[in-house]
Amino acid sequence: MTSPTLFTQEFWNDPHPVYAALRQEAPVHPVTLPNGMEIWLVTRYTDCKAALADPRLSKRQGAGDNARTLASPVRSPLTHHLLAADPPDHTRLRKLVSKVFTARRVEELRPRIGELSAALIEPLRGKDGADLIEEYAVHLPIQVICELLGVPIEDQADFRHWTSVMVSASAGGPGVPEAAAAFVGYLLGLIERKRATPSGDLLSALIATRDEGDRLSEDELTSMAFLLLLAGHETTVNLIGNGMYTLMTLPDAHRRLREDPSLIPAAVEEFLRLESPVETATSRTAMEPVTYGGVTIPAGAMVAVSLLSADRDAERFPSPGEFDLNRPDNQHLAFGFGVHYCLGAPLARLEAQIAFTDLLAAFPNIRLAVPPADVMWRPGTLIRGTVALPVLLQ
Ligand code: HEM
Repeated sequence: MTSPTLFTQEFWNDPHPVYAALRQEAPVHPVTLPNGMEIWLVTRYTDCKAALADPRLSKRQGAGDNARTLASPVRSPLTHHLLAADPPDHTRLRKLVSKVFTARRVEELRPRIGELSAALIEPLRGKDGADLIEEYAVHLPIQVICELLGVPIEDQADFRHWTSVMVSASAGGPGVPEAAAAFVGYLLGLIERKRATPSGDLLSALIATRDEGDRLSEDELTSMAFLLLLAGHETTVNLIGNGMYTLMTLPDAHRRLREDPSLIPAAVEEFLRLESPVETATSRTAMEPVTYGGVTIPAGAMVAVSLLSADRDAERFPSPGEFDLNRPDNQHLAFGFGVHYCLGAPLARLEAQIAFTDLLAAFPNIRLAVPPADVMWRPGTLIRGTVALPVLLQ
């Protein structure tokens, strides 16, 4: 490990100074993750962008960061997805779902997302305080992705538990094989039920694609459902949470957005850049030696790209720690880059824009109920988000 300050609770609470030191020290660092995995961490914007688009870095071998801990009956149905595939398999899989997530198709969901957001805000109106994560931010993305996929919302307690165990695996958390096995059993049951009674949702459409030809295998079907359900809700919750946290520490920006909601889309891009909900992109494997910034990563090594670090690189973003609504050319890497660029980016942006608009309109005085430094952040290298976000609403 390069620095003793990595991967402690202090680091999770404020990783930015550590990343700044790492960027300064060297472009790439070999580190040991809390789960024991050895990985080369890329920290500077230019190198991160190059690595994300580098065809010499394969996704196939990594097959998801949890894969190595799973037995094969569980591994196979969870790891044949977009983030564990290289072209041409990746291209084929992505084509099957890309139409549903275009900006135009997603825009059609605006009224429904607005209804869901309004229904979540209603019970908060009379309250003095709330945990914004548990009482709002978690629910909007989860309800949207459940409706899109055709997953019963009543089952959310189960799959939220399984996914949260699985995404905190990088912090060395326990229970991954059990959670993965339960998730696979759930998905197989759901697919069986939908096969018997299809409806107009995405999962039914994917099942039909699977059954009509050879464009999708059974493992690819369950893996796709798994990835969409996981990526659809573990990320956007933290864009809403991290964004509200940032805003509540910046009274001037808070006021400007309240007075002029047309600034919200630009604010969402700054929230994405400043506190990227995906801290580190999913791991890749070097298929041959690769050199970034003069440092050579050997063939066979695992590579992690720190999106959070890249987006605070002063070489790319002047005054990188500052929230700037007029930042020109805000090409942050929060949604990744290259062929694996986030499929759900238009949906995440729309959900976040609706969430910030509605929350600021309903609660103009919303503020943190604790000092900012007392807010605890989740451990783990994949997801950056607060454990809870206690706020005063009135
Ligand atoms: C603020 C919210 C979100 C953020 C920050 C985010 C971030 C990312 C990032 C960084 C990647 C690339 C990972 C890599 O290259 O290793 C990615 C890929 C992906 N995201 Fe998102 N995501 C968000 C929301 C969503 C939503 C709502 C969906 C739901 C449909 C989604 C579905 C996906 C999928 C399927 C991929 C894999 C794409 C591929 O490999 O071709 N994401 N996301």
